Amino acid sequence: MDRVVDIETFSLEDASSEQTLRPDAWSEYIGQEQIKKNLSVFIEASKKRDEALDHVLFYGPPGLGKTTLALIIANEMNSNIKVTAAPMIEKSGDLAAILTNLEEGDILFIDEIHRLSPAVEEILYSSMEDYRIDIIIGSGPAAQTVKIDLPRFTLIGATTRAGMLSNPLRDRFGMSFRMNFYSHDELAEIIKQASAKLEREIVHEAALEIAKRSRGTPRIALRLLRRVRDFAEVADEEHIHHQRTQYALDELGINSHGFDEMDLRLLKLLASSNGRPMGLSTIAAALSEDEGTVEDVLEPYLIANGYLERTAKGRRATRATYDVLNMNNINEDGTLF
Ligand SMILES: Nc1ncnc2c1ncn2[C@@H]1O[C@H](COP(=O)(O)OP(=O)(O)OP(=O)(O)O)[C@@H](O)[C@H]1O
Ligand SMILES: [Mg+2]
Repeated sequence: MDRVVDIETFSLEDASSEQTLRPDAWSEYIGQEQIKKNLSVFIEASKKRDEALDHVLFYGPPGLGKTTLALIIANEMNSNIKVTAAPMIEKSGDLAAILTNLEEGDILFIDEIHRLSPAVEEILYSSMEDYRIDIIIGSGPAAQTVKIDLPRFTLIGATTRAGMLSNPLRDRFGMSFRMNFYSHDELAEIIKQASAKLEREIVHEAALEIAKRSRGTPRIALRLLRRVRDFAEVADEEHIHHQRTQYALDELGINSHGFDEMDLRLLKLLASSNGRPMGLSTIAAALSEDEGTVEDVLEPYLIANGYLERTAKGRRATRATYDVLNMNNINEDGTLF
């Protein structure tokens, strides 16, 4: 069985049930209040002017609702949306084909936009800025540049690795929004809404219990909900109760903080350094992960919750790190005794 709280893997089951559970209107999109507020103003304004919305970038850790937001925007704008991901756009010709098939006001959603090749990115610049692309036809002395005008479209980009975006690309987005982790209350709300859709209601305490173990992430919360629901179903319970939920989560071995294996390895590594800060490259090497993933995917949740501290000299464990690892043999300054 895959780890239920694993943040990066995204199973087929997730994909199909995310279709059914995905909110398609603002009213069902819980949390991220600031983003919602700003976006609805910009959407309203561009609808009034009858113009395409400016290009939008969403960045932040996986599973926080970036794709969902893109779909809601399309819905609100009454626009068609074409969904793709950077690894699927191999050559500049692939992107040109997508762009020339767009119609006025359409939305193009490119996921993992940090993974575009430089040649493809080049085409994207002029299309975002001037709604025009230059295509080279033929080769050698006979090669010709053809300029093609594009309809006014909106590009929505999403990335978990904002640090890997080139500056010219980042600058071409009129709006960019950083996604935040969700509070326990927000997650509980998302869980209750989803269980209503799954036609097996959950009591508030049970929803909160799942929320606490979901690493601030709706995707993890929904995944845990499905597992807990299985337990309730087998036990023939119409509603999902607190006790059944606790039992199910314990059976599944879900850490009470929602940490996954990688989080725990990182925390243990930091805790083992006797209070000395550790460099990003050392951490990445010890975990066999690349630095970007450690920095953009693993660390944000730990930092947001005070389990890891970033200093000029590197990353270090905090009092909370030792507490959560049940290590009590530390001094106030983080050194072990
Ligand atoms: N604010 C929210 N309210 C309700 N449900 C949400 C919210 N955000 C996300 N979800 C649910 O969580 C799931 C994951 O969201 P989504 O696929 O949009 O995340 P993502 O940020 O695009 O992830 P990735 O970086 O992996 O592409 C979806 O099924 C969606 O229904
Ligand atoms: Mg997504």
